[in-house]
Amino acid sequence: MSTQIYNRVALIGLGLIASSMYWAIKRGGLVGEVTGYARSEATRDKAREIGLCDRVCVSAAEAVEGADLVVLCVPVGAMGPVMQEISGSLMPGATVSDVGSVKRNVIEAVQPHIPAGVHFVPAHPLAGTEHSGPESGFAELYDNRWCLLVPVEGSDPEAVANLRALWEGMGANVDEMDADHHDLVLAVTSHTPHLIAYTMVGVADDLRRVTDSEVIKYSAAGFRDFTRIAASDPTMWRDVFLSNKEATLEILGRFTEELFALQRAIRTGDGEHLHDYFTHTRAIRRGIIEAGQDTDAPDFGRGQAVATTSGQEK
Ligand SMILES: NC(=O)C1=CN([C@@H]2O[C@H](COP(=O)(O)OP(=O)(O)OC[C@H]3O[C@@H](n4cnc5c(N)ncnc54)[C@H](O)[C@@H]3O)[C@@H](O)[C@H]2O)C=CC1
Ligand SMILES: O=C(O)C(=O)Cc1ccc(O)cc1
Repeated sequence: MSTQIYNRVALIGLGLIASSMYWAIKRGGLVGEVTGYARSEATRDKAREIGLCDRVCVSAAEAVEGADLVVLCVPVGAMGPVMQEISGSLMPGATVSDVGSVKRNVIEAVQPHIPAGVHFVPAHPLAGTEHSGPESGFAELYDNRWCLLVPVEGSDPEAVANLRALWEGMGANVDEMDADHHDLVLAVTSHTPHLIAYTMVGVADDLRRVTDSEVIKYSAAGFRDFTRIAASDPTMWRDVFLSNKEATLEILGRFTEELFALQRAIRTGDGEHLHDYFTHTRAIRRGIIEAGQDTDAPDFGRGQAVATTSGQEK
């Protein structure tokens, strides 16, 4: 039998992440009532049509009224303004959380608007797809994926424990991490790989030639996966890079250094360098598998590593 963790949860922004939360919450019977708010009328209408949320509200203020948990599910650049909009309508003792892909910047934008007596526990589910919008969600998205909680200084332990229980109830494995470390880890494992995928697809002369041509028909899994990743929501990813600027630039700097070294090895015919490098990276992948860390999620739900070009692992 499932246990109800909150009486009322408000989801602000009804896209992939919020809709998946709703279906997972319903599956687990984890919450009494889930209210939802989306800024566009078309999204609210679509949500009502597909039965997304127990009550779809016409304002964020109405959605958060009486909610013990409010989850901000908007692009990271919109978190601060949305928080400002709802701050006067929050119930005393309520918890505000978010699902943003970047943490330090979101904390800086949101925390100043958290009223006294309201808790703030930032979070980030490491699960997603390239799809967006209210119809893209599904109950299983978080099953066996990680959700990182990033408590701020002085976060109330009970508020953290309740949020942990909710994410676990939705199927996720929960861990806690400091915001700066989170942003660096995600720059390596998610943000920079996305930028590389965007670039690889952009390198092709023009998108129509890529998608229409035999490039796709004969392409290996790696390139097909690049095109899938590069189809991810432009607003979301613009905001991710602008918000995680420092960590992404740090990783990109290292990436380009390594790339130049490989480029030089190719130009000078330095096969030993190439072979040593690829042997090292293969050992890393094998180490991950042997350590049992490839729970189908080291690449956060992609199923195939971004760097896999053969589509097979021998
Ligand atoms: N898509 C993914 O794979 C993952 C996304 N995230 C994070 O979750 C958050 C939501 O992402 P998705 O659900 O994928 O996006 P989505 O594009 O599917 O949904 C975002 C929703 O926010 C609304 N919205 C946009 N700007 C707004 C504003 N200024 N005010 C009010 N509402 C606004 C949109 O209309 C839409 O309903 C983002 O912060 C993203 O970084 C976290 C993990 C995975
Ligand atoms: O990063 C990936 O590889 C994904 O496919 C899904 C994803 C996207 C954004 C996140 O913040 C977390 C997970």
